[in-house]
Amino acid sequence: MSQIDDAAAREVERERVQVSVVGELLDERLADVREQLAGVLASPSDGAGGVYEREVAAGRLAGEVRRLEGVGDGLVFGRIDLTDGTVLRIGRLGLQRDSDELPVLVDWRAEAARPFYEATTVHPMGLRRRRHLRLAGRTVVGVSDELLDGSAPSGQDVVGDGPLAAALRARRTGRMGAAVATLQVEQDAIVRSPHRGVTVVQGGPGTGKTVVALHRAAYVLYAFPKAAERGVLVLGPNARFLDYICQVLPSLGENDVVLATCEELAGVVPGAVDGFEVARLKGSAAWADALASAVRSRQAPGGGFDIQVGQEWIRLPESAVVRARESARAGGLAHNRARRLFKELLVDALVRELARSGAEALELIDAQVAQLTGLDLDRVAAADLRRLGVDDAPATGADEFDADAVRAGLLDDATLERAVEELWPRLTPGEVVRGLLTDGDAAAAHLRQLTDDQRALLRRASGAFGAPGAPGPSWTDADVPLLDEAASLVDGPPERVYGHVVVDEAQELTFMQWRMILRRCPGRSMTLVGDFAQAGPVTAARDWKGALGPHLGRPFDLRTLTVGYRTTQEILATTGNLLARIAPGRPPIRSIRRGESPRTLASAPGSLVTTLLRELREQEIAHPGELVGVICADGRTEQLAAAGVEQHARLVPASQARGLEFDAVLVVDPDGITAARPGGERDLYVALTRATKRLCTITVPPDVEITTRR
Ligand SMILES: Nc1ncnc2c1ncn2[C@@H]1O[C@H](COP(=O)(O)OP(=O)(O)OP(=O)(O)O)[C@@H](O)[C@H]1O
Repeated sequence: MSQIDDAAAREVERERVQVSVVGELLDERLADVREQLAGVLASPSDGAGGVYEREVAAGRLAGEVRRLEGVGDGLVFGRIDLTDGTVLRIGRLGLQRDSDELPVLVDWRAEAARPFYEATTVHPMGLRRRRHLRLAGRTVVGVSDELLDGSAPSGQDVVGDGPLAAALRARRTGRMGAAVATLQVEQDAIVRSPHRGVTVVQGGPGTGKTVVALHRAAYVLYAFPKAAERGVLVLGPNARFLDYICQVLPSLGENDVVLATCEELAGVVPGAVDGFEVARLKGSAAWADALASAVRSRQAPGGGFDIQVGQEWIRLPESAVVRARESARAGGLAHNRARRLFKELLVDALVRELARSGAEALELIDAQVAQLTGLDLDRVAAADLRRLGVDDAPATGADEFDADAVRAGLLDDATLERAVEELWPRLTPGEVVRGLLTDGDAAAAHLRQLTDDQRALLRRASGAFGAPGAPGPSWTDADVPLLDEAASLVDGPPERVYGHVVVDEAQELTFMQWRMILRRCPGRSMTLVGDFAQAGPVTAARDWKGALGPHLGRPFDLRTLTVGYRTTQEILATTGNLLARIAPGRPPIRSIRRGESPRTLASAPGSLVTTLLRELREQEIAHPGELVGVICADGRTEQLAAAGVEQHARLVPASQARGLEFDAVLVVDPDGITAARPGGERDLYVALTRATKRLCTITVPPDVEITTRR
């Protein structure tokens, strides 16, 4: 063993001892919290209040158990040695003994851990040494040091290959792991940013936007208690992507972040997917106005109001109905809630009308009696009262009218309720959206910003939604934000809102999706990450200003990541021309990975499956255990699945490849991917940038002599 290996082994051994102390403390904490939880669950509770308190306490403790259990591997990953001799160990969570001054483990998000991420030889931030620890389970298996203060390495420093290189060498597992040990300076600056408004993170494929977004979510929970109280939401484009990232936050000790797609957020399970043209139209701003206008059109649209009260017919003039409607709307309540107010205002107007017409009728009777008998009934009644010793002015017929009782009676009156239902019906979000999709006149009246052709494209047969009341109307994915908008108009804003919202692949969102997300983030504290060069065909905006401008009304903090950690330099070089076409003027990113040159195979259409399967088998033999992705045009997935491709690789339709990552990728029929959807070159760019090691493209040239280049 060389001297260097000796020194490394000694240091690994030393760290093992220290890390086992940290592990023991974690186990103690875990045992302690589990015991507290068992105690709470076993304790008796008095009354509803007691049960509630017990449940809250048990929920909190169970969350703490999950948090402590979740960190598992890689609990400690760093150590900093300050020039004054202080040593701090950095980990996925913080641990401290009451008796000690310094923490046994510093949470990576704490201010004290900042130099671990930000110190450089130019700005050492008081550090002498930064040490990375590599753990297998809880056992330290490697250390690697960087000296930052210019001092020469001593026998206790193990200066070698950095941890980032090791992290990048690791095989892909199909699930993203935390990069907390190796966050790079430009990434850390965003994760730790004190900015509480909207931060947008852009950057080419593999620059760590998802990594930054997820670590930012964990940082917000730690550093911004107010936002944490309301919770953090991470929004991803589809279930496949959420599955890919679902382990990252639990491994950072955060189990309470909500991961969702737009469909999950709205609580709608779509039964179909719209074509991109229809989806784009349904995502457009025209719908915000149209839905609002459709709902308003159901609010006392016009005319007076006739109602039978007892034996009498009362007519409220149009002006009274309009006054009630405008007052009900002025409260800013959603339609179904404002309906109650409208009804009360209408009843008030009716009561006034009844009082007025009652008084008029009595005056008429008085006048007729006076004419026939010469008697003034009011005077006679007053004289009678004076004789009885009652001095006050006599009650008139109008004063005898008990307005409160009449009002209460009317509010409960079934006839009146039916009449109000005609004027201001209770609505469901589904019927509002369905109306605009199936009724041509309603579409023409409210979707005024669209052309006739566009409206025709959206038109659905009313039968598409099944019989009224039948289960599961066939909503599409693009209907979801419309239903959510309609729900906010008829029932009010969503009950569940969040203190901070993280959106990944944010370039994909339509105008209507932005609205549904912003409804859930009243504080406008958000981290949005994406890349417009990777935008799909439904995206109408071309940049962040275009996407966010109409919604935010305030500036946002725009950050750009420039270093690629996924795709090799060799693969990126082959996408240069494509990038220049889809994002002119965009500088290509610089990757820190090097690897093999990408290969291209050509196949006749009839032998594509055979070529693909042969290539997959060869790769399996040459690189066993690697994660391989086969990406093809959406329309081709069925054919490839039937051929058994999924026994060798993950089969991914190009439309769902955004954000994913594999060791090796086979892109099948790139021209087919380009032709499948508008902006298909962006889909192809996404497909070509998913591999960390090897890329092979299988082209299917039509009617040309097939040559195979290796
Ligand atoms: N600091 C880091 N340390 C270790 N690995 C990193 C780091 N930053 C990024 N990576 C790795 O690089 C790969 C790409 O990261 P990520 O998926 O976050 O990129 P992205 O910008 O979101 O890509 P895309 O635009 O394709 O969605 C992932 O495997 C991720 O773990």
